[in-house]
Amino acid sequence: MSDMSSPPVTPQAFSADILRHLKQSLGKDASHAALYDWRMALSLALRDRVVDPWFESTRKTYEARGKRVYYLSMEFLIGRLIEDVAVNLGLDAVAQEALESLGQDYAKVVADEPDAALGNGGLGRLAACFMDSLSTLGIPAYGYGIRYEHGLFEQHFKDGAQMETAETWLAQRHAWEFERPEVSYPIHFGGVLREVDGAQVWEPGETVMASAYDTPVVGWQGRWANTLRLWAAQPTMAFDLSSFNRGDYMGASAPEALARTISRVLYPDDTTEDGKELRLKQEYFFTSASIQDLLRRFLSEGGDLAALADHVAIQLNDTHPAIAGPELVRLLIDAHGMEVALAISTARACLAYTNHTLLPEALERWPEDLFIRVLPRHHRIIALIEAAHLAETGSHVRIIEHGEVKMGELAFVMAHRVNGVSALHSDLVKETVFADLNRDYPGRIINQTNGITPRRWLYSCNPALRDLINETIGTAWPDDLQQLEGLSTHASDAAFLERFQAAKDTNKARLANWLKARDGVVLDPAAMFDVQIKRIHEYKRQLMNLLETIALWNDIRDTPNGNWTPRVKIFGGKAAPGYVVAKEIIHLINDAAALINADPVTKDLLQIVYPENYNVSMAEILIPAADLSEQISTAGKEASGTGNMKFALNGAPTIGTLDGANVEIRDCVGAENFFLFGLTAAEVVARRAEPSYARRAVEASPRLARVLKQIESGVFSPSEKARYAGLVQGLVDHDYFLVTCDFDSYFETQREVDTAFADQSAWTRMAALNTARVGWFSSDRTIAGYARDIWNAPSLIGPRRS
Ligand SMILES: CCc1ccc([C@H](C)CC(=O)N[C@@H]2O[C@H](CO)[C@@H](O)[C@H](O)[C@H]2O)cc1
Repeated sequence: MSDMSSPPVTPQAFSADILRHLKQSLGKDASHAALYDWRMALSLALRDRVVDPWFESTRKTYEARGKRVYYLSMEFLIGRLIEDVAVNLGLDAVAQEALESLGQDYAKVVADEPDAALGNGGLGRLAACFMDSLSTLGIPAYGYGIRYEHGLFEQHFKDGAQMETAETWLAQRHAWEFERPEVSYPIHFGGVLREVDGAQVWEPGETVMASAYDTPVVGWQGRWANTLRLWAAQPTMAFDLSSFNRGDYMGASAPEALARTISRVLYPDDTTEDGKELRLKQEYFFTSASIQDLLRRFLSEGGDLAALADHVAIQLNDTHPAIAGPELVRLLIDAHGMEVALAISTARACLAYTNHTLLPEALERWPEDLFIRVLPRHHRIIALIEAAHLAETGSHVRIIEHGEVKMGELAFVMAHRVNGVSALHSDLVKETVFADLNRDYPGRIINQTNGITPRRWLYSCNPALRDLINETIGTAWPDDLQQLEGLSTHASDAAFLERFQAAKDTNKARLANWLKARDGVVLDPAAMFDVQIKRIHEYKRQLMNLLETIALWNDIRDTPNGNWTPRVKIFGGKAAPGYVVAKEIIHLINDAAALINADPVTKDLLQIVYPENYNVSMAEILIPAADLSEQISTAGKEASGTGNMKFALNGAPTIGTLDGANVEIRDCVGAENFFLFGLTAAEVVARRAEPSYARRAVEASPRLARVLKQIESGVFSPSEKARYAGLVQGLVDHDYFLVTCDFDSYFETQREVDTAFADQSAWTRMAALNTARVGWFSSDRTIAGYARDIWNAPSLIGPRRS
């Protein structure tokens, strides 16, 4: 299977390509090559084969003079690319054979590639999955973001507590990008506004250059390739020689250091906007460069700006690029002389906004004075936009209010479509955060339930299951995932189930070997691998998972000879560095693990494992090995979740609440193949209104009360008895995320899981039906929805090839 009908590549030919790059690009011969050299040579040999489809796609897009999609995101959580590109080019087997024929260990070479961790979590990974689907569907698109020098921090545990160190993915050359020094734009900040014959002229105080780095994104079967364009900040003046000559060496390199600060590091918060000036500058930096770039491209094709929306669809990945509205209006007015009202309506016709969270602390609101200081012209334009909005609708919703610029309201008013990311979330967006604007602009809010790319999250990360699926239903499913439904008919076939379980066991053994080699941790592959991997946050309720684990530990100790199902509780996830409670939860999990894993009575029945530095590559090893998927957020809080989809696709049934996309997953797989527990979103709101609901829940649950007493009294922190007293007190007094109220239901449902898991064939059938019935959660379906309902962007490649 290779791209664009070129002759199939043989392992011999591909080995020659690798050796050519080893020599010509790395200046090494095989006998002296290091792991880095082999990894680079393999990457470059693969990259060579992306360039033709890339050029072809660009040429076809120009010819079509159609619509381009621009996906603006502060985050692209890409992970590694070697396997992804090899699989999409249909060269994964060839590359493996070629490297092995050169005496190299393919898995070792692939694992040498650093993750491109240019994101925090769900939002960033969704953007990466969307880029894969846009190319697979042949929809002309650009992803625009920031080329951070340092991605998401590296997590280390010191005595069980999270420590952060700077991530250094660019310490070595990044094989997949092409530098574009000729593509660079001035980005202005600060300064003053001058009235010049009635027009406002912005005299900026500071300017940096944004220069482009392009990474081709090839789709399935190499039929199309789009561009991910990431911006890096460069100084307008590289080096101040006069300062240097005066011996002021620091002064000499200050301009460079200052400018580069803007694209230096990813902000590690994924729910709390921290209102830092640098964050606002980062948001404006990449958004302005992207808007300038797409306008230049449009005008270079002779476009008429009044018809911009016929050729340009801009998707805002949350509010982080919401300044795109005022920036486009600014350029249409100030640079192209368009009339204000027309500029606003033209911009709105191009723009759409996706909301990814209801958490009030995550909705960006910039202090007005800071905003005026950094973006004085945009502040004025937002006032114009607000005036037009109030005049048109008679609404009372302001964008600038109480000394704050509300980016959610700005994004909403400047978008022709607003979407949530799951059916429940989109309803809650209409009923809560944007209830008033939903009344002002009926029909503007729609839903597009998230999805995941099956290339990375099944075909590539789970070869054992992939091969079984190929043999059972053929090989067309990777870009037509609902074909997996065909597996359902085999879900009662013992031979099929045996092979399905064998694939799971292969992945569990692979994980056990990986953890043994990396952390010296020994897992019992016969135990149930119960996995919760995601950012640490109180609403995701890792704490409730741990409380259930301790309660189980107590029960096993009380009745050691009981009929217990051996379990391994696997946690993975980072806490934002400033998120104190989340870091306490990490510390408690590790402290509990230390005591429980050493308990001679229970150690063969219960184990807690928390590998450091969870990232995309670790997810690709953990998810195929999971037996149980933990999706236990407080109902109404997880906008969608996408990990939930990945686990179900890889044959791990879910224990979860009716939250986010869990609701739709349960509808697809069937209630009998989903372990549901807990309060619904409406019940959560009702319970929270009751007085001391948490205290009463604890009083009603002796099992929970016992666990909280143990934690509070220092059982898991003998060296610092009161270490978790505050955490427990907070739970009993506040418990905003109703851990106490859902605990008993969660505990009982976990016992149902134990019983179900003990019946191997019934469990495997349930697992197989999960895989068979979640084809709808492909990001190809999601992107097809955006293209149909928001962008009106046709595919430029014909129907898929079987
Ligand atoms: C300003 C700081 C900040 C940074 C990132 C965010 C993101 C919106 C948080 C995020 O990743 N949200 C997740 O988005 C996923 C993709 O839609 C959803 O599946 C998750 O439910 C949602 O939590 C909020 C606030």
